[in-house]
Amino acid sequence: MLPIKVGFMARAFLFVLDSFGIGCAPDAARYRDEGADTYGHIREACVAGHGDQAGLRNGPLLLPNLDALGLAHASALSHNTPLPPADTLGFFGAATETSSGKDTPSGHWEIASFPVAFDWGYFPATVPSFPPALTEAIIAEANLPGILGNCHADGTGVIDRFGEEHVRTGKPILYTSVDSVLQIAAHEEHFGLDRLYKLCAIVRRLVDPLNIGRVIARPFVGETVDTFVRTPNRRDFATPPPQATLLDRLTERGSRVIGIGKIGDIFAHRGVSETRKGAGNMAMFDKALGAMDDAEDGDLVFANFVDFDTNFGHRRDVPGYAAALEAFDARLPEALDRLRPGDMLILTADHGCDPTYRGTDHTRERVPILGIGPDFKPGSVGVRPTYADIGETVAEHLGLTPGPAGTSFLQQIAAHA
Ligand SMILES: O=P(O)(O)O[C@H]1O[C@H](CO)[C@@H](O)[C@H]1O
Ligand SMILES: [Mn+2]
Ligand SMILES: [Mn+2]
Repeated sequence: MLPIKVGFMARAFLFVLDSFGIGCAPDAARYRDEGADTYGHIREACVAGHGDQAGLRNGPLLLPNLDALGLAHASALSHNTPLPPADTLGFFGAATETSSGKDTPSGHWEIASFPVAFDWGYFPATVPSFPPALTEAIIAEANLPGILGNCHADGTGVIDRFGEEHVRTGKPILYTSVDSVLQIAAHEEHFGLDRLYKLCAIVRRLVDPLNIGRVIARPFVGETVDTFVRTPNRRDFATPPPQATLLDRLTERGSRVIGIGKIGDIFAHRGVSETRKGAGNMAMFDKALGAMDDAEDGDLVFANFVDFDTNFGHRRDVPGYAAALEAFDARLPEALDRLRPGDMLILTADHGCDPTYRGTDHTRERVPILGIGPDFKPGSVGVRPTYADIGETVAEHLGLTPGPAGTSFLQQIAAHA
């Protein structure tokens, strides 16, 4: 469709700090995540000295720019404790997830105004985890000598365990988690990256009837258990959202949605006009800044910063998570400097992954809403009952009519109100 000229001056920038929850999901117990609080526990751990790591960082968590926007305020809202006395530069809130599932697609789709009401398919924590008919179909259709893993696992541990056997036998490593995922680890050179992507596409089709959210390619390199390391060539093969999201609504009217990092993958490339990727949060930040420069009236830049989750949350690495937050915080002024009249920047998250919590899985949590723009006034937008309120606020700001889920808080932050 040809771009149409929209009759207003507005742009929106949505940055998702993947897994940066702020605790207190009212349904945390249903997910066996009582007490999980990614931000709160990292902050406490750093005060207690557990965030220290030689050569990386030391001392209390220092996030001056996120705090100026209202991070500590958002956390207090989530916990229903008194707000810090300092004024904030931005508008802030805490959003509650209503979707079924605490995985990345559920969180992002809900942010984009489509909460997931159906139940995803999951694989049981048994060995084997995958139904034999599925395993047999994968082996036959992809012409494999067999598979390794076939269990719940954490992604680096499973490569340590099966990586050498994989290289020796050519059998890919298939594993899952509490999320609706089937992940495939394979060596980029010995197995081949393209071959891994093709295998994932076959498996994607085979797990569609089981309602599995994502098949994820997890390529790695290295020759021995001591040197195996995953590469940035991860690729997610998601099922498409069954209904229109904010992204579809924008692209259908001719606006551009620029997806940074894995946003395109998460929405099965629907409603995403263009994808820009970088290896790691900082490279992704550069891409997000470039997209802010390129965006025009009516456009959305939707960025995902995955390192928080993949490299630190799942790895239960407090110093690493804290250092990644501090590095992100240090770059925020570059994004703030780019804001022009008519712009809205919102930072949020898609779920928690508390690095102090048991296990290695995501944690059900509320997420922060931290927003700013020259036309918006600072202050609380409260505890929101669904992440979809974020998408609907962006929708109203960009001139769309309301969608079926979520309530815009635009009038609460409009400077003239
Ligand atoms: O342990 P790794 O491979 O990072 O896997 C994690 O990544 C998946 C997608 O976020 C989650 O479901 C979890 O299993
Ligand atoms: Mn995520
Ligand atoms: Mn994850």
